[in-house]
Amino acid sequence: KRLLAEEHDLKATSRKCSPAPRMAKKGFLGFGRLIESVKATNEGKGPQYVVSSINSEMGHDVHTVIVPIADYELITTRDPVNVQAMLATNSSDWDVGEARTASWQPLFGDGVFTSRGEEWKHSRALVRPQFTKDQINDLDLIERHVKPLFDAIDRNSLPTNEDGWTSVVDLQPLFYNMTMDITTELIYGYSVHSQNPDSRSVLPTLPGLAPPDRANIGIHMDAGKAWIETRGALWKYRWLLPTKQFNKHCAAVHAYAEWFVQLRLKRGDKYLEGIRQDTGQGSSSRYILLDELAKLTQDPVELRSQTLNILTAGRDTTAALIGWIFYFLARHPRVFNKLRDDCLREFGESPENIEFKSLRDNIPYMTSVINEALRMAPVIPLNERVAIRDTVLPRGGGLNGDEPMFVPQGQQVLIPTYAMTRREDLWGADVEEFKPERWEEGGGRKHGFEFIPFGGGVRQCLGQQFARTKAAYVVVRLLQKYDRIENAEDPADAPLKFHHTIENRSGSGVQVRLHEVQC
Ligand code: HEM
Repeated sequence: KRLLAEEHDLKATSRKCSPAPRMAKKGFLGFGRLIESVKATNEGKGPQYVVSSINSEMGHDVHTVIVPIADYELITTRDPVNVQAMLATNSSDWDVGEARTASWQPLFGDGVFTSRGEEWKHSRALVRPQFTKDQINDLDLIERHVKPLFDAIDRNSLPTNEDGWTSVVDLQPLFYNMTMDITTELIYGYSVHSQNPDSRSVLPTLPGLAPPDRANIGIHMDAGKAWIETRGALWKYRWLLPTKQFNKHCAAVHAYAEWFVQLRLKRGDKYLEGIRQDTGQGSSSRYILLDELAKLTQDPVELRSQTLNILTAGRDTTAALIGWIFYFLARHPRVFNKLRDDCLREFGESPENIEFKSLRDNIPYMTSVINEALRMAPVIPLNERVAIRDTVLPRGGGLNGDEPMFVPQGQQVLIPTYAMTRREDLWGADVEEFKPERWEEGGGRKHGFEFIPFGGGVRQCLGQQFARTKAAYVVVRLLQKYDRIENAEDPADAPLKFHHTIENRSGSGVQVRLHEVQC
């Protein structure tokens, strides 16, 4: 160990690098920080823990630190210059870590989200063209699942009072069901209809394959993801976790996707026509991701893995985002009213006038609200990279943290995106306030690597536009139906709580009362 440290010192000196500040080791055998961080995550304060521990132990001006844990070290950086180097300008020296890919692969297979190196390049090249097609932003598809959302709100709250108010309803699980329904339809052509199981169409039989378990796929995905999260956090000590239950969830998730893949391979170019006949929905020219990918590869394992990768990347992230938007709107009636006025001015009161282009371009305040929700509560609050060869980060070394620092091959670097969006020196004294106006011209908005809710550089999110369109569409539709919203969390001023299983949703749900427009 000492010889290795000396070798690194020599390499650092030859590259004119200085060491970054090192945090103190904590607790029994150095496990203190791991335990503190798991505890903070369980209490809904995981992202805040990173900020408070760096600020209190190292100072507000220190943005890159070495964190010793037991017998290994992590680097954590909330410096956008370093983040840009890892994700974009020097990305060839970096890749996602094996901890991430190996944790995810048993559940979702090798796909664009879970692979590294050449395998990732292959996946990205396969999947990327799909996201440049306009048809992916299919508003009719979203609308089909917004109507059951309205029904679910009615079902989950007591009947609307005479004065037009619903009783308290938690919108968050309803958004998760809706995005599950949208995403499974977009990817496979058949929605799981978790919001309205009675609408499930009868599926054809496939010899030797049990029908897909539409009722439980969400449960298996959630349970598998929770396990992955723990496994990733424990990485070096992952063998401590039992695997029996996890294997069961993996098998169920695979079986679900496998069924549709086999159906597509059997039906060939008649797949879309088959969906139309089975469900009475869509046309033989609509966009279904599995169908498009099957034109490029017929490998069933690849089709299963790539579609599952998109399902996990797309479903929960977007639900969490829509949840956060309503979480903040419920606490900021002024923002709610302004946004509602803008939406009604552009689209009136029915879905007919909503078009993709106007949704994207004509309501700048919607973009500001979405950005501000993502700043206050990044859906992916923590990212990471590993150095695949000896390399240098442009900043973090020296007394002021403005000198380059040496990073040896194999070193993992954490990128706490939440911590970057909470830097007062970058965002101003009102950094803790939800203030969409900061995204307007002259409002101090940021477009650099200090705000990367969808990642940045070579592995930037492929579904960003789809997620923004879906979120904006659902917001418009809810604002058309409801003209007031009230925060119903008890106590009303409870601090932000984050529930983190890969994506970050509100730990206290989105408890609101809604007031329906009275005719
Ligand atoms: C609010 C919603 C979303 C957020 C916040 C989000 C965030 C992210 C982030 C941070 C990354 C980069 C990960 C990294 O750097 O390692 C990413 C990658 C990715 N996202 Fe999203 N995402 C969202 C929605 C979606 C949707 C709807 C889809 C697809 C339907 C999608 C597909 C992908 C894919 C395929 C990648 C992997 C890109 C690669 O590794 O090459 N995302 N997303």
